[in-house]
Amino acid sequence: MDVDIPSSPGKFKSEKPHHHYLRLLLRWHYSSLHKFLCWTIVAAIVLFVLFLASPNLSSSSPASLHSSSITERRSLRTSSSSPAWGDPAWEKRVRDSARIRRRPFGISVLVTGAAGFIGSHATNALKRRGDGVVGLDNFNDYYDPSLKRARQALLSHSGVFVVEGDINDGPLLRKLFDLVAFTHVLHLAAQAGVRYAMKNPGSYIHSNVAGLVSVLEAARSANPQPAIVWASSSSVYGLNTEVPFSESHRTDSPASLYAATKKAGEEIAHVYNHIYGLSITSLRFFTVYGPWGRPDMACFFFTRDILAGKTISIFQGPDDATVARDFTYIDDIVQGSLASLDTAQKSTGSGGTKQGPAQLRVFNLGNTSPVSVVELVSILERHLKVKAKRKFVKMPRNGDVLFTHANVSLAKKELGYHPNTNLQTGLKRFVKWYLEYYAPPSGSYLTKKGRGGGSSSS
Ligand SMILES: O=C(O)[C@H]1O[C@H](OP(=O)(O)OP(=O)(O)OC[C@H]2O[C@@H](n3ccc(=O)[nH]c3=O)[C@H](O)[C@@H]2O)[C@H](O)[C@@H](O)[C@@H]1O
Repeated sequence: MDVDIPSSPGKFKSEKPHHHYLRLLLRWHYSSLHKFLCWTIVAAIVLFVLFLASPNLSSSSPASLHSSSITERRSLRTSSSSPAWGDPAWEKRVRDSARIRRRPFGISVLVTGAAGFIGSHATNALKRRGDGVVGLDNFNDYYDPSLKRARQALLSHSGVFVVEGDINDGPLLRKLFDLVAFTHVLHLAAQAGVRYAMKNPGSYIHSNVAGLVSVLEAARSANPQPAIVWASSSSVYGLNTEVPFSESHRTDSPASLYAATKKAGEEIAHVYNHIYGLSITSLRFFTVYGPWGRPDMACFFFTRDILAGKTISIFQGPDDATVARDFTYIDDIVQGSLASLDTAQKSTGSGGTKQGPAQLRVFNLGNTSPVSVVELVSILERHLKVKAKRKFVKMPRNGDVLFTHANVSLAKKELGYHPNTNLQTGLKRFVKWYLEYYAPPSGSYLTKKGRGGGSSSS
């Protein structure tokens, strides 16, 4: 319709009645157009404000687009109960968790693998003595993740935030170091287990080699650089026959890929200490057991299978030789790990450049009294009050070694490390936890009680 828009409404007053409908039409048309324009402007302003407020869209540089897509991916992976990383609420939780309450000597620690067995105990101990502590864990399904979630729930109850993320995620690590000037990193995240390396070799390279490098890269670039304490393993002694194993013994004949990746880790630690001045302590843990232990370890699955009436396989060496381990109780390991943090000197690097020589240490953390697997089973039988169905089998060629035995005199001298829990006592506590956590609803111990069941002994 071709209609002139009046210059003023008064022009229509003198017009004839048959033009009435035309006037109404024009008036309606005029007011709708006006409303339409107003709403368009309002909508445009709202969209513009939302655009400016969005952190991921505020810049169109490739870097910001990259971080935007990483944030989106992280949001998808993060459980709905915790905010996505990068959110102000997430940042606040990280800062709150890192707050030191023990002045003036408190430290602030990033614990990787915090929802793991050793990680959860160490994290809890740090928090309880007033240190700042932030956890990091990817909650993978190497073993039942609900056990990791239960440990996380306990830590959360004590005020520790466990960030859900991977040690190979460089931007996430940088973000954590941007938010908190961590004085220490307790790096316990790893692909554990000796025998599983034959099934999934790639996961050992991913976590124990690439993951370690990722953590060390973030640490050397951080300002200030933290001191690093990390989990190596007794398995680095491999086919060594000198006993007890001492830090000065050769470790160049590993028997499993797991051991080889831990040995590689110790060499990588040397490089980062040498080039960047990172203070690094490698702890060789000896078959750690206790409450909240790992389901892939003998003490755990022997207990489960004995209760279920299943036959357990006890490995034997050539000529029926006894297989033995220097089983070490979790509380002793936690004491040694915290003493390592407390005695670690500062890194000397700054902005990624070494300023002087830095501390580099290796310690055995064991129990110093090996016990045969046969005896382990006998102790479990006594605590469980159930007779095990045993089967002796020739040790498969799976990466296991015949025995381990720690000499801990160096850790005693430098860390004041004193393991004081024997296997009898330690297994009693483990069994108590196991029975509380895995309640027997109808005679079976195989049904889990639920998240957060049981209690931590650390
Ligand atoms: O000290 C270490 O460095 C290592 O200790 C444990 O490895 P492992 O000593 O093999 O511990 P368990 O899986 O608990 O095995 C304990 C003993 O039981 C034996 N075993 C295991 C399984 C089985 O079916 N039968 C059996 O007799 C093993 O040969 C071993 O002597 C951990 O799983 C590793 O992650 C850790 O690094």
